[in-house]
Amino acid sequence: MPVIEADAVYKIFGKRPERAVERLRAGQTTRDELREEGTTAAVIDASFHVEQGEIFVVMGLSGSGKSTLLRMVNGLQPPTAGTVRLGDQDVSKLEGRALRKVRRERVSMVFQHFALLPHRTVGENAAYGLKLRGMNRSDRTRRAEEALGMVGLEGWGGSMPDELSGGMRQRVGLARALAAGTDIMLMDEAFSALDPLIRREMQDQLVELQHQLGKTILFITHDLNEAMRLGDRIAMMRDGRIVQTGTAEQILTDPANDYVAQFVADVDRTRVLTASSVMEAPVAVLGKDQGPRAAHKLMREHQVSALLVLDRSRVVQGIVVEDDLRTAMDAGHTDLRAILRPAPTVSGDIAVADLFNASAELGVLAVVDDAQRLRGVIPRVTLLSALGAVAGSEGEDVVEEVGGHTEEAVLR
Ligand SMILES: Nc1ncnc2c1ncn2[C@@H]1O[C@H](COP(=O)(O)OP(=O)(O)OP(=O)(O)O)[C@@H](O)[C@H]1O
Repeated sequence: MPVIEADAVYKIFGKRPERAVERLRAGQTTRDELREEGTTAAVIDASFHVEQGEIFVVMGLSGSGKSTLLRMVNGLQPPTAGTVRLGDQDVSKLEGRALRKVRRERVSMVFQHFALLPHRTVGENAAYGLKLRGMNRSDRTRRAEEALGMVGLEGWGGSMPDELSGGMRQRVGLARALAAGTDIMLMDEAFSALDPLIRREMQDQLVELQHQLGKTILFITHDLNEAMRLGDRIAMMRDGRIVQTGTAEQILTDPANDYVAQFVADVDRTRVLTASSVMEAPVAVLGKDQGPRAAHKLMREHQVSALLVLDRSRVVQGIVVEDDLRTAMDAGHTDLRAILRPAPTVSGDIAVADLFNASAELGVLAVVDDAQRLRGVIPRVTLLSALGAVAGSEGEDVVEEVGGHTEEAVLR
């Protein structure tokens, strides 16, 4: 069951909101037309779900409806139509005490402006939510200290907020949310007020904390790079509607419409695309009993200068390069064992930008799983074009892949 689920949610501000929903559903009016009538359709027909342990980013320009969507998730505003669930609880139907209980116990918020109490210590600020819940002083102090430790503020509990830098204050906000111990964290432009370097640091830290603690995070931002860096999945909003939901890679490689395509045009793809997304399938196989001569023939046929060698389970054993093959043939070797070199292998989730050095001069990268089994290959020319360094492959020394001496050899 999703931890957060919004189903066909609408939020209309202004005159006759229910009627506006009906008209929007029937296609009888548009957001712009409603605005002329003095009615704001802040969120229109939005559906999404967030799974346990996921960072789900809602991304859109100012006014696209992100904050309104978030306020419906934490029950601050009821939807005009549609439902919002936290687990098995329909937040859109909760009121009063029941709603406050859900908000206190299941959801914590981190805002852009740190919302720290200036006359309370850092520790008291981090423990604030727990105090409201009636936890005794020693328990909440311990929980707050633990949370401060998690965000790198060990030992700062006795300081006052104004002794801290902006980045540190935002960490206190994060610690407060962590101390609350809720499984859901809602973060509204939480890092937008920070300097770029500190912002980046906080993003990295959030991802790491999320891996450690498995929180479910709904993160709102208008910054596409932030969305791409943080989001396991991203919902792109425009004019109140979610126009696309997907991973950063899906959004980059398969934008749902021109708006999204334009939006992502300037993104540094090499930071978002991973080895998995640019790898290719091997194209040829060398029989397991065949030796250097057959391998050489295969290389010439496919105009490549190296072959990967695999064992029976497709575990990469090494790489064979053309020059070594000649030597092996001259020496009368009958298999590839003697001339095997260590193969450059990478895992599929590495960003393309970080692959350049890994490819070295052997010309092909083997993309492998945790057990070093081959998943695909990235010829150097493919890598270069993914990095935007070359337009085509002509004249490139493309090195391909062969499996080898124990089982079979494979060419891309
Ligand atoms: N309480 C309200 N009453 C009337 N209109 C509202 C209210 N809250 C939001 N709106 C309008 O709803 C639309 C969406 O606003 P929302 O704040 O959700 O967008 P946003 O994407 O979060 O933008 P920003 O990043 O600027 O906060 C805007 O046109 C806004 O003016």
